Amino acid sequence: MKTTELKLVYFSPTGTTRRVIMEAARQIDLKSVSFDLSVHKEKKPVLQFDETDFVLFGIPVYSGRVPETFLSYFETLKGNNTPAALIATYGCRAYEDALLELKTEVENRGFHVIGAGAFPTEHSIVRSIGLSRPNKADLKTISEFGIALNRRIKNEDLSALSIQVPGNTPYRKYAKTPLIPKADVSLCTECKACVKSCPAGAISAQDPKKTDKKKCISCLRCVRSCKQKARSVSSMKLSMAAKKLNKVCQSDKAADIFL
Ligand SMILES: Cc1cc2nc3c(=O)[nH]c(=O)nc-3n(C[C@H](O)[C@H](O)[C@H](O)COP(=O)(O)O)c2cc1C
Repeated sequence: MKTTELKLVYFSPTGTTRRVIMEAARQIDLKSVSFDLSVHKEKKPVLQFDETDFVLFGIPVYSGRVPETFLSYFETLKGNNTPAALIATYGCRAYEDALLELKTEVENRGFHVIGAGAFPTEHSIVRSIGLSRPNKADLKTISEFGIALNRRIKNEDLSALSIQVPGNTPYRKYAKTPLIPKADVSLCTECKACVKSCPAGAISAQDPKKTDKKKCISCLRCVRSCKQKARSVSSMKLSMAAKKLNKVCQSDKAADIFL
C-alpha cells in the first residue's frame, strides 16, 4: 500500500516536542497535516487514519511515561493498520517506559510502529538542564531520523517491519509535582491567554487567577504564555526541584534511535 500523507499528532505544552517533530517531518517527502493536542478540548476530537497515512506521534516524557493528558486522546483515536513512528523528548534525566507505553497504546489503536526515537532536550521545568537543546547537532540527528523514516516508507515493505523499544511494565505512578503556577493579582489583566493555552483545563475562565491544583499537570505552559509575566511558580519550590534534578540529569545525553 502506497503511503500518501503524513499526519503529525503531538502534545507539546512548551513547544520543544513540536520543534523536534517538525524537524523530522521536514525530511519526509509527503504532504503533511498537524494535530496539535496541547490545548485542552472538553470534547475529544475523533481522529481516524488509514493505511495510506503515515503518522508521527510526538510526546514529552513526564515521570518516565506518556503524559496522562495525551493518553486521554486515545479513546477517540483510531488507525487501520496505519504505519507510525514515535518521538519522545525528555529533559536529560531519563525516558524510562515512555516509548514502550506509547508504542503499546498506538498498537492497541490499530497502528503499526516502524521507528522510534528518544531525544534529550532542555528540561521544561529547570531550563538550565540541557539548555537550548535541541541544538545544531541534535537537529542533525533528528533530521537523519526523518531521512531514515522517509527511506523506509518509500522503499520497504512496511508490514514486514517490527521494532523493539526499551521499557518495563507495570509503569510507575505519575509523580505529583508541587509546582503549581500562581497568578500575581497585581500583574494579571485577565486576558485569559493562560486559560486558552492550558492543556489540562485547570485555569478558571471566570477567574483566571484561580488554578485547579488537582487538574494542573505542572507543564508550565501558562507561565510561558503570560505576556504580563503574571504567572510563576514559587522560587523556593523551583530551586528545590533544580537541586533534585541537577543530581539526576545529564545535559549531554545522546539520542536513542530504534529502526
Ligand atoms: C511534569 C513534568 C514531568 C517531566 N518528567 C520528565 C522525566 O521523567 N524525565 C525527563 O528526562 N524529563 C522530564 N520532563 C522534561 C520534559 O520531558 C522535557 O523538557 C520535554 O522536552 C518538554 O517538551 P515540550 O516542550 O514539548 O512540552 C518533565 C517535564 C514536566 C513538566
